[in-house]
Amino acid sequence: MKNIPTIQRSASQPKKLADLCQAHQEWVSAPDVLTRLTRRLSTTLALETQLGILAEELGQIIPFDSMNYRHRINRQDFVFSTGMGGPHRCEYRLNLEGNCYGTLPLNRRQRFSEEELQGVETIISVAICPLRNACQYLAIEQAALTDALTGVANKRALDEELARCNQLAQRHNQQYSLILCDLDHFKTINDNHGHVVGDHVLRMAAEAMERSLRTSDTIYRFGGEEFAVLLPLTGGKDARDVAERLRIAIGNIRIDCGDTTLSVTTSCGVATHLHGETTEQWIARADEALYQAKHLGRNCTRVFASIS
Ligand SMILES: Nc1nc2c(ncn2[C@@H]2O[C@H](COP(=O)(O)OP(=O)(O)OP(=O)(O)O)[C@@H](O)[C@H]2O)c(=O)[nH]1
Repeated sequence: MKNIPTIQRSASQPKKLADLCQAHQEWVSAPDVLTRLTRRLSTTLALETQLGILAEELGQIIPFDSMNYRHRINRQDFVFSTGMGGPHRCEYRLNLEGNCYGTLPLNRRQRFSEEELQGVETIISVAICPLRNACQYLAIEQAALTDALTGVANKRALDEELARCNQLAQRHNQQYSLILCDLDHFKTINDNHGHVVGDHVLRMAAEAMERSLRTSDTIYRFGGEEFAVLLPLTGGKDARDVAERLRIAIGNIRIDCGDTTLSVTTSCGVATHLHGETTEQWIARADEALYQAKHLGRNCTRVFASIS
């Protein structure tokens, strides 16, 4: 066995450690609000956490009854609210280098004085760079989970959500259903009308499906011309009804191509999660049901249970 050299502790080490401890205390509890705010905001890139810190530090200098931040990131609204009410209001648009990073209204029962408004502006001017970074980080995170063509969630988002649903289904015995929808003869649409029209059909199909779903149900682009829909707390019969609704919604799409009007149909496969199965097995059963729907002539829905 090799000899491991002993670590020499210098006589000055305890003092260095004590200094470090004190420096940390001072770093955490900076006496002035701007230094403390900057330091606290620099510890996180989570927009929600940053807004919580901002509300806390702001509220200690300029008390308010409510703060409501709102910003549209990609296609989603991000909203942060704390407190309630107050008829007097001041509102700030968070602009930096020509871009807007949200609006921030504060409400209160008493009027804001000029000095207080100046104070709010000073604090916001310190917070705006970290908030910009958090907004950009969230936008990148969202983009990584979004299909660029249709704007719905992508396969990666589906994989993450399926794993989560699988765990919840096992632990709480909840029912989850998965629908796979595959547009019929989509290659023919591309071949006859070109890829630009094909892309347009995919976007319209995603929109039609989104309009037909409850907010608790989520649509994902699973592959080229295939979409997946995840239905929490939904058993096989209800999932079948949803799949039929989606199928009819897609069948109602009409696209004016000059001399012809283009329509499209879809086939759907449904599988409700079975206790103990993996997500791969679950998807494979939905895929099997979809295969059966295609085999039966397309433009129809099959539920896995009814064919096994
Ligand atoms: N325009 C466009 N076409 C795509 C996209 N992704 C995949 N495709 C096309 O979708 C077509 C799928 O063809 P197939 O897998 O043969 O399926 P299908 O023609 O729909 O036939 P069935 O599924 O059996 O009804 C292929 O021609 C792909 O090139 C896309 O993002 N845009």
